[in-house]
Amino acid sequence: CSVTAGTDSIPTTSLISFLQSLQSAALKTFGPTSFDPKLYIDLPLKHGLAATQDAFSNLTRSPCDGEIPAPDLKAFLALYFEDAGSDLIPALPVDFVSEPEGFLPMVENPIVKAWALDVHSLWKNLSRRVSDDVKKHPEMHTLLPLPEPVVVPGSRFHEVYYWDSYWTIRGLLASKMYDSAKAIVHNLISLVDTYGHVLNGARSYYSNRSQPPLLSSMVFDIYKRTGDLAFVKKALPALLKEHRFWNSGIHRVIIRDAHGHRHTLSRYYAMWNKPRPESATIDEESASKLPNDLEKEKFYRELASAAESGWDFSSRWMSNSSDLTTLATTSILPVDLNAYIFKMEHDISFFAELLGDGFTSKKFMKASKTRYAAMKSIFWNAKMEQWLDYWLIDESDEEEVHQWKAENQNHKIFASNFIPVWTETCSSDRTNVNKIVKSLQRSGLVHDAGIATSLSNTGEQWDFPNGWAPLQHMIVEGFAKSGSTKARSVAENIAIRWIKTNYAAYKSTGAMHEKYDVEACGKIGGGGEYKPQTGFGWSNGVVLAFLEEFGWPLDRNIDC
Ligand SMILES: OC[C@H]1O[C@H](O[C@H]2O[C@H](CO)[C@@H](O)[C@H](O)[C@H]2O)[C@H](O)[C@@H](O)[C@@H]1O
Repeated sequence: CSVTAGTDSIPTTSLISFLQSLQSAALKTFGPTSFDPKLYIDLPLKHGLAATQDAFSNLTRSPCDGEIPAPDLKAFLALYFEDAGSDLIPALPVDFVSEPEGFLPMVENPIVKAWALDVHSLWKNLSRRVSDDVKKHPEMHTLLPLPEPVVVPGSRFHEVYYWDSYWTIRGLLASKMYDSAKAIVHNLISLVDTYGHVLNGARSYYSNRSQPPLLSSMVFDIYKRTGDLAFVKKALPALLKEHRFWNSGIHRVIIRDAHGHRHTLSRYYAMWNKPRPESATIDEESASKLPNDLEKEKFYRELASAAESGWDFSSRWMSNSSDLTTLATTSILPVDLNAYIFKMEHDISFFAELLGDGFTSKKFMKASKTRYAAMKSIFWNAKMEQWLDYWLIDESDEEEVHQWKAENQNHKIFASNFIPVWTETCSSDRTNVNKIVKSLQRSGLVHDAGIATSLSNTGEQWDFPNGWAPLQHMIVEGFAKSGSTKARSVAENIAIRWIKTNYAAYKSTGAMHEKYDVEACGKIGGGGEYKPQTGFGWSNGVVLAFLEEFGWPLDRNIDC
């Protein structure tokens, strides 16, 4: 299915619809214990769809509730499907060497160096290429054909993800794997060429939404290391297209501030009002208490939009933090999204200047300054010294312009309230970083093993007590690069705690984890709709990036 930026809904392919019915049949047969709905939507077909559907409809079913006996369903699965994830073939990255020259020169401690090399070697486990069959028979796969080798997050996430790729790239750069890093960007550019935006992940069922837009940051960091201008030239048209996606149609919101000035900002808004195919059985169950189809459709859109934010799920998007059906993602102007777009605008201006396009460079510098001012006006809270999400709960006027009101800023504390410290390093008009450092320190977010996602323990994975690698990285890097000695020392302290918790968990479990529990060193995270995963692309990337930035002295103990 092809997509135009701004369209309100994306048609479902017949393969996705069929795999979704298989998913609900499997839930009925195998029961909810250890059931992962994503497994079914990722199954590659062995035979054509029509033959598979025929065989499925001919399976014996219980006359009372339609349940398929487990042995019959197992036999059908074995006969008609390849394993989930088998359409990505393990592939050794071309630029992998077991100890790269100049690897983490500031890490003096041999125990830490040995572990960092273990983490570096995980790139081999996470590298794949798309099988030829996906290119020959795309109609038999929900996996999308990508032109170059890929690096996946790990475990159930056996396909490329958008924002994860930024921290994978940061790790690859520390590992001196520049070709692998560029290949990731080329793949994401190919998605923009086809769909007009970078998809949440490289699966057809992810085409209805994007994820936090960090493509320009990927290009920027790779350019800074390699000086490859041809690479920047290839990326720029895709970045311009992506900028349009986030600044038009349903993603664009106009709001008038307290002084009557109009500002344009962006929000998350998925082009989808059905259950997410990868979690359809869960979404249907969550929606079952809603009274009618209209409410269900609205709820499904809010779920998919929360997935677009990368924070799926979190009390950040809920009006009642104990009730998922109160998700209102599309009614929120998010601080972090606008910080990423501010950086995108700044990066585009920089790239255009490099390429000798002064007109585009000036235009985007102006756009970034305008957004910076909008963020200050709408999100900045001088009393709390943080940027706060803004809830669009009041009706807009006839021109669809919202009116800012102080009480509509969300005063709850989330790690996202500090993400602009990462993008502020681009601005000439910086907020006083030392005040923000103090604000973080008194926020209640900083714990023994890192920065918590929020202060509410809701059981959702993007809430307390989970800490996520990308959030640690952006806040730490923002402080470290701010120019303030105080901010850098706080940043290093948080990085040390994070490195230690990753190390302790690695030693006790033999794996790197998707998320950690920040309450205690070495504790892994939990909650949410799927089992905690290992691998793990962004955690590996952040550990390597932190060790590159801060090093590790000989006499500092790595143990908790
Ligand atoms: O299957 C449920 C959801 O899983 C993904 O979200 C989580 O994993 C991603 C990969 O590491 C990560 O980018 C995201 O921030 C996590 O919350 C997926 O992105 C969702 O769309 C999907 O519904």
